[in-house]
Amino acid sequence: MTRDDARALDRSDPLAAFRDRFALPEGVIYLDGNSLGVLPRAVTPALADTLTRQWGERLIRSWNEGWIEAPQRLGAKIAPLIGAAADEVIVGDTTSTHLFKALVAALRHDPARRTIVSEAGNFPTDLHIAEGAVGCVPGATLKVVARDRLAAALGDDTAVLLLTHVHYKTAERFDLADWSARAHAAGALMLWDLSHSVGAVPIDLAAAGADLAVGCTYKYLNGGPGAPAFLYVARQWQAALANPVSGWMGHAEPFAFTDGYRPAEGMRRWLVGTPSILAMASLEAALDLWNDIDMAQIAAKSAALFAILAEAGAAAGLACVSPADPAQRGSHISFRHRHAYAVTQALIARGVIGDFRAPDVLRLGLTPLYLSHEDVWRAGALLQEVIADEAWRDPAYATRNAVT
Ligand SMILES: Cc1ncc(COP(=O)(O)O)c(C=O)c1O
Ligand SMILES: Nc1c(O)cccc1C(=O)C[C@H](N)C(=O)O
Repeated sequence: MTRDDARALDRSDPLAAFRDRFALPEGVIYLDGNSLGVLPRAVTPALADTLTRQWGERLIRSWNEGWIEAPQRLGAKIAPLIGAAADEVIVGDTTSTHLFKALVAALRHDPARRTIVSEAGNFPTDLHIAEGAVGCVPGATLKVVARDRLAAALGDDTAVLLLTHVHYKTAERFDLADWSARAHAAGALMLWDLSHSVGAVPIDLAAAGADLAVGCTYKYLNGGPGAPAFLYVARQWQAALANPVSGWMGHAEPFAFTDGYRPAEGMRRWLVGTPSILAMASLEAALDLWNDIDMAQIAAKSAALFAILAEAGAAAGLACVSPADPAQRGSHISFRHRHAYAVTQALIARGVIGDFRAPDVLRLGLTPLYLSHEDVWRAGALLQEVIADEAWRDPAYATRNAVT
């Protein structure tokens, strides 16, 4: 692949026009949109309106002018991206909090089934929250096993199988329908963490028959740092499962101010407290961008961007740990290097922002909405340079930041 080849791909790119809808900083090739997505231009005026008019002028009246319905309204905007119905998704809290609610609900659902099964090396919060959830349910246990032992770990004690669709480090992707069917065959519920796949790969929860899902919105959905997360509960489970964090916003009549808790119908029962309206406003403007997007185009461009970096990595002699088959991966590419932290820092110093995942992974996010093929080609050329010149040996790249 030459720079001219990359430019030719850009000329025929059906998603090229979306780049202008993002405020990309000058002089940076941003390959970290799988951790924190770029600011969509539409967010700034939307947030300004929420601040100055809705909060500043309308004040408390704004709760009746769109704020109170924000969790359901935003849920309906995420629904098409995950193959859900509008009334199966709610937005608010964090992915970690939604995971806790869903896991405890699943553990309490059937007293004969008190085990959570999950994957060793899953994103840490999933396992930490699962630990916390079993601690809240007498007799509950957590079984964490390697990927190749997951099928065998399912049994008649399994309450729920918790998997992250796309692995945060390697980008390996589970087959949604296949693993949902395996969980069901064992009599368990299937809970997916879609944090690294929503907005990155096509998702159809309904076709997969998934029961529960959570996901974060500050990565490929560009909702902003700490943007509220989403929770999906398939319609058939909405009345049967109970939210263990029974806050007033999930009450059937929050403004009746009664002492006893009575859950709302549908997804509203999964709310806890007052949603962060400023964060909701940013996310809503970011979500509106997805109205006109064809996920098949996202998948095709992601595969093309991956191929460019895979070629550059191979030329640099790096071991790629992400699957070669696009259907079996998400939208990032990871390479193993003994000094991956220093390599990441050397790239950042050259304007290519990716990240390091301990102990030895250089991770580069491929976000088809705002990256050009030429950007990625250029990043690949710089990666080859940093490896060939051993630029990463500069002692300046050894100092570890708190966030890597
Ligand atoms: C798979 C996965 N789950 C959850 C999270 C984050 O959860 P939270 O937004 O609660 O920090 C991340 C990334 O931060 C993630 O990669
Ligand atoms: N949520 C993050 C944060 O608050 C600080 C730094 C990074 C993050 C991330 O999102 C990490 C990300 N989930 C990952 O896959 O590594």
